[in-house]
Amino acid sequence: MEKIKMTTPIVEMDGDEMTRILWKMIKEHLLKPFIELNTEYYDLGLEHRNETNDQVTIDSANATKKYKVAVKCATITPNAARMTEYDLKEMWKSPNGTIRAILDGTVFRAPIVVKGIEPCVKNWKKPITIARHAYGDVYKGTEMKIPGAGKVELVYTAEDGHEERELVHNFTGAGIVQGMHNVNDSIASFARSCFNYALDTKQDLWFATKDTISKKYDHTFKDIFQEIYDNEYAEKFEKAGIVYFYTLIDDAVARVMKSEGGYIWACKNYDGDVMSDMVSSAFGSLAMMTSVLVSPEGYYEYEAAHGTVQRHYYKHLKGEETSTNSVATIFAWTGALRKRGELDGNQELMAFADKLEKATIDTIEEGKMTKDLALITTLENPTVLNSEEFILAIAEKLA
Ligand SMILES: NC(=O)C1=CN([C@@H]2O[C@H](COP(=O)(O)OP(=O)(O)OC[C@H]3O[C@@H](n4cnc5c(N)ncnc54)[C@H](OP(=O)(O)O)[C@@H]3O)[C@@H](O)[C@H]2O)C=CC1
Ligand SMILES: O=C(O)CCC(=O)C(=O)O
Ligand SMILES: [Mn+2]
Repeated sequence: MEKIKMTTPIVEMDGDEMTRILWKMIKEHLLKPFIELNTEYYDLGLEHRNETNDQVTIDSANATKKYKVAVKCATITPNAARMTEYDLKEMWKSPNGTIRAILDGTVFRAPIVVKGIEPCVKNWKKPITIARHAYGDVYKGTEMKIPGAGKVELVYTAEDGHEERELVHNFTGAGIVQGMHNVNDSIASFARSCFNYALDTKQDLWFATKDTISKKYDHTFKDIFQEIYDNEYAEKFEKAGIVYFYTLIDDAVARVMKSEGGYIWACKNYDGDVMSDMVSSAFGSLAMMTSVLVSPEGYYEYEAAHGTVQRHYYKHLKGEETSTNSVATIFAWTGALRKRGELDGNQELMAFADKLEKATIDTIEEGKMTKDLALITTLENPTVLNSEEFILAIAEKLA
């Protein structure tokens, strides 16, 4: 069989721990036998980030601007424990935060639905897509530990030197403080990508913040969404028979649990981070969710929504067998290959992406799956496969 050729590279961002192991297996068994894989490789593994003073992360994001399509493996965001574990020069920032800040845009996360894996929220009949703002807030925050009594203020210095001040807190003892920001242009592009995605997929759009408490910060999100909706989308939504609906975040959470799904839930950055894990695990597993960053300039970065599965990796290091689910990482590759095919007019590559997704879903629906799914499947007598066996079972269907 002749291998599929690629004219333009995909930016390949390798990562850490168990997902790095899966990454290699996916390339070896599911991609390279069928495609002359053309990637520009960036090693975002923590050791290499440390060696390059994190320059490799910035380089990979800039390469995504050049080639437009990237696929990213999950990466460790270091905390104090990782500083010792990896003997790091610095507690490097989240690569995701860095890349998303450079590319801007919205992260769309949707559950991968298969027969035999039912949502544990019994009224959820259709997928819920999370649209997560990818820029700013706590992910681009500045923090301080306040050692003792003193005053903390927010100071804005305009270009003409004029100053505005707001008291944050008069500390009487030690404490903590955080400053975060967003920019209207990014919020507006977040809003437009959500409205466009709702029209493309003919689904209602929900958006929620805490504007009653955060009267300037969150209220600005609400106002920008509303203004853009009224001026640019209201008529189109009416014609398409879909609805834009704003409510408070706590009300949204309650309604989501009672809903039957089938809509897009636009979330601020942090809400989207945590709610996408809730939605994916309630639909079956953290590893059954796709994730793509879509930037206003037309850059696409595909990834899994979950992390590096550290616990499984430590077992793997001890020589124990793991049963780590590679579906989201496989779908990150298929998403990137399909988009590459679409941009390059490469039908074969697009068809391969479809075929690999189908092979993955068929494998599970035939009862062959990793442990996370086997524990919850409604299929009788599932075969529990280890990390590699599952990938090999998919490969058999591609041959
Ligand atoms: N996009 C990214 O790059 C992200 C990176 N991270 C990083 O990942 C590291 C680990 O984070 P952690 O909080 O453990 O989150 P993970 O998402 O990596 O894992 C949490 C738990 O979820 C289950 N799980 C997740 N993915 C899978 C899978 N593919 N197959 C089977 N089970 C799965 C496992 O449960 P069980 O152990 O019960 O089997 C696992 O222990 C951290 O260093 C963090 O910084 C975190 C989130 C996103
Ligand atoms: O970058 C990180 O540390 C976390 C990212 C994350 O949790 C996510 O993308 O959902
Ligand atoms: Mn997350």
